[in-house]
Amino acid sequence: MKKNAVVSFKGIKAIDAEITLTGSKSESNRALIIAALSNGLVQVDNLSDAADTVILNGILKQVSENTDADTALVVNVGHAGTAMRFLTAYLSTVRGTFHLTGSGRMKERPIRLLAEALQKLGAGIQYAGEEGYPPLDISRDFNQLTRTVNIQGDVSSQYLSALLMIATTLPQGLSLKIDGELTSKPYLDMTLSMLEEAGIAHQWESNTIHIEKQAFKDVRLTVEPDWSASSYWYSIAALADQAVIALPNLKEQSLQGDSKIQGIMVPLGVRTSRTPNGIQLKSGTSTDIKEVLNLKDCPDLAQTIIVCAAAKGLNLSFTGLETLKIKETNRILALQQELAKIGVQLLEDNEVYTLNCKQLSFPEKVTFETYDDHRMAMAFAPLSMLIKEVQIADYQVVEKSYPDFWKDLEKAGFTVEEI
Ligand SMILES: O=C(O)C1=C[C@@H](OP(=O)(O)O)[C@@H](O)[C@H](O)C1
Ligand SMILES: C=C(OP(=O)(O)O)C(=O)O
Repeated sequence: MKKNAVVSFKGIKAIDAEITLTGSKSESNRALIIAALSNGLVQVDNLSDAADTVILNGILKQVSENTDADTALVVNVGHAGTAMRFLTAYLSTVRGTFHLTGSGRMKERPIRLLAEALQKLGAGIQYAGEEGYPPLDISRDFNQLTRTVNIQGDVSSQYLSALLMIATTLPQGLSLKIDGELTSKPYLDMTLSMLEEAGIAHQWESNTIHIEKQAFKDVRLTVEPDWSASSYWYSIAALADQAVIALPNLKEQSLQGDSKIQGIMVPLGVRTSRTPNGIQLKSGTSTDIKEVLNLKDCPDLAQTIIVCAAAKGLNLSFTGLETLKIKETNRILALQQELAKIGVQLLEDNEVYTLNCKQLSFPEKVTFETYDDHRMAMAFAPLSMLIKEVQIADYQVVEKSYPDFWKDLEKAGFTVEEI
């Protein structure tokens, strides 16, 4: 049952809190696939509590315990994009027959580029529903037909990560040629770094990444806290009159591209400093931003930054938002609809998106819809510092990446009441 929550912040807008964030879901989901491919040689510490990680972990256990290779094992990833993409590649190479499915929205999120690349390599993948989209039927025969495949780089980096993780288990290895622009590149770098930590070397020459057949190392991978989750605390600090927020264990230099939030939030008034055991955010004064912010490398920060800037009345412009339309929801449309409730427009002109905050006004009471998208809930919740009564629809959506989000808000002085 979907339930709403009323979120409010009473008293002066001063925050002094220490928040321990869960592990990165991106690092966790790579670590799980790498551990499964290594047959137990690679082990993982500090796995995320994110539902997307719990789901993937459960499916991998189910697959490893499956002894009936002829009956299709039905696996359902729900809303987890990384699980869908990584499993499409992983299940193609393991023994067994699978029906890989997901939520209603997952069936609208394209998978053709990955499925075609795997088919060219020799995987037995077929569409079980609409062409180009999940669900997929994956059969057990994988006879490698070629070592080299091309893939378009501007739709989702997850396709490339999925292929690169299985590369070393393929008899001929893999040469992955990236066509056109590459979106979300830090996620690809994260995949290659984690593979390297697990003993798998690569060569990146011009637009091609080569991985040979190699053995995994006996190693423990430690997942860092989630930088995407930290972004909501940056937004809270930016909207507070005074804030000191400690985030233990976060490293300034991270595998996660979303650590870019540190620099992006400086003009919005948030300073980051290193502490003996992590980082600390402090609110200060905002400065002018004249340049257009390109978020191609960190699409998961887009909602946080756009909503925070809108609430501060900053008419900022953004590029690199194209992939937002194929995520948990069409995030552009969702932002436009919800920002309209505070009088702000997000206008598009030739792939440049600009906030128009001329009519910004905070009503006494507003309900923000979340469209099955955890990041809509978490990006809009900080507005409860500026609006007397904020309702977040279907507030449990946060479970996808940050299940303790509401508990953590309460720790910082917010009240969260299910209605
Ligand atoms: O590889 C990953 O862990 C992710 C890559 C990004 O997706 P795209 O590559 O589709 O932009 C990001 O939005 C997603 O939340 C996680
Ligand atoms: C886009 C996201 O996740 P995924 O693509 O893995 O579903 C996200 O967490 O914002």
